[in-house]
Amino acid sequence: MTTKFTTGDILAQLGSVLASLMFVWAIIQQYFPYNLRNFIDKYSQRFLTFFYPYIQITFNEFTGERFKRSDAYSAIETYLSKTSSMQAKRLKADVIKNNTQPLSLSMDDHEEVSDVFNGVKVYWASGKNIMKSQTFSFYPNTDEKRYYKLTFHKRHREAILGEYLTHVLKEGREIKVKNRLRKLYTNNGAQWSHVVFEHPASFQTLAMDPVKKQEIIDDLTTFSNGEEFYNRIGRAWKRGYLLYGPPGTGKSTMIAAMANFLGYDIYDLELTAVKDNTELRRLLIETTSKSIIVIEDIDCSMDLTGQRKKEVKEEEEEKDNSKPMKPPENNEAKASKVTLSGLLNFVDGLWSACGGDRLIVFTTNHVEKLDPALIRRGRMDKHVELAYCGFEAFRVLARNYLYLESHDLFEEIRRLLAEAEMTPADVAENLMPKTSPADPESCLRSLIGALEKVKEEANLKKMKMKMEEEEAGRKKDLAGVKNEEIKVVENGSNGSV
Ligand SMILES: Nc1ncnc2c1ncn2[C@@H]1O[C@H](COP(=O)(O)OP(=O)(O)OP(=O)(O)O)[C@@H](O)[C@H]1O
Ligand SMILES: [Mg+2]
Repeated sequence: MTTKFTTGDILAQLGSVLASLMFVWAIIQQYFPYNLRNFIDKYSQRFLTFFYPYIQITFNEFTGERFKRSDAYSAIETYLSKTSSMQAKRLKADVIKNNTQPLSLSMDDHEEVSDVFNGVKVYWASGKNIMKSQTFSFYPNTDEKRYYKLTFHKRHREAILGEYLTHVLKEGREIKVKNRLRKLYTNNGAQWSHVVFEHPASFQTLAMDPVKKQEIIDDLTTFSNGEEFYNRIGRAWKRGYLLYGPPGTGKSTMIAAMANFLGYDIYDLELTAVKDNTELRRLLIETTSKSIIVIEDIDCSMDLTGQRKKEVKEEEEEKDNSKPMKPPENNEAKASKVTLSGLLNFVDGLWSACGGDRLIVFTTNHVEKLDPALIRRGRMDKHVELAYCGFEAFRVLARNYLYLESHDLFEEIRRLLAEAEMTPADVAENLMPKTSPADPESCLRSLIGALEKVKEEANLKKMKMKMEEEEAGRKKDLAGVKNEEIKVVENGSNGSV
């Protein structure tokens, strides 16, 4: 008797065999997934490395602490972004609100790119492990663990593990600092709060003498690249800037330009809101490296001229028992203020103990009012005067505001700027186009008018002062004559008695 199998029967048999195999596989997966995988992994890896001349290094996104992203992973991600945007076919994009670059690109999962370093070719692949959650849920909660895998030939082991990886991490971190959203911190008492720092100022748009400007740019560049130098000479990696000059000469604008140039955050320290020296110290310790700590109008923030003398005086007063005691609240209010010595400690005491590069910038309209101890070199290393607008500074503003490199009226403006004192803020206001499209000539004429007015007012002021001096001199002479007369009369009357 022959049994006839129809196609349906065969398919049914195959189906049941397949179903049984799947069932067995499911059981294996359910009960022995880890051991089995481990076993296969272990022996296949041993087998492979025997013939395979390449070395692989994995950099996981998360290491150790569960929610802490690995610094190396993100540095590699940033380092590879340029190569990825040119080589990878699938990219991931993220928006970064940055002036120079609107998007951050990185290669998508399971992409591979190559990189060449000193003639050695290496391969970077991105991947992810998916760990299924053990708990049952209608919304499967998968845990994705991303990584980068670096592959290179074993004969380059030394160069890649040393020089190349140092280069990748360093460059990645540097690009990250440049691209990151920078922050502007302000203190409310002893607490820093921050907003995104988005000031468009740059050294290019800053109107000042070009030689002075270049000097500052060079100084900042040397400072920011000077980690090794500062270590070698045994100095803390800090630099103090004192910016002084009349209101509207660009001190605050320069700080913004410095932050943009270096890619640093800004800590705008409001000294009057700080209760005492301890609070000041706490605020300082909380600042991060690659930042500029700013104290604006330092002369208005505290009594920096007489603070020391006053303290001495107070001590003397306390010793003098004959004098009545001050009311306690008054003493308390005085004690709860930052003192000059507290600020000096802030600048060079604890300040030096904080790692990383930091700039500290003081601004003032009255440099002569500051205690020399506060601004001596070593504390405030660089003193920068921001002065009234000169011709070179005007040219920067004319270029920025009116796209003008030269004009027939420039010579007249040059002459007037030498005679009249006008701040860059006022010059800029006059150059601001009032019509659309801009009419450069009318802006320049408006500036000339304003400069002539300033010059006239200054002349009038000078004349008035001169007249007042003359009047005062005359009065003095008259008073002298009268005194003489009185003496004569007195002598006369004495004689007559
Ligand atoms: N040197 C400059 N270059 C370009 N713009 C300037 C310059 N100086 C001033 N300005 C313009 O004038 C405005 C005021 O300048 P800024 O706030 O920097 O002056 P400041 O010196 O900090 O004044 P203050 O002493 O009152 O704080 C700025 O918004 C800027 O547009
Ligand atoms: Mg200012």
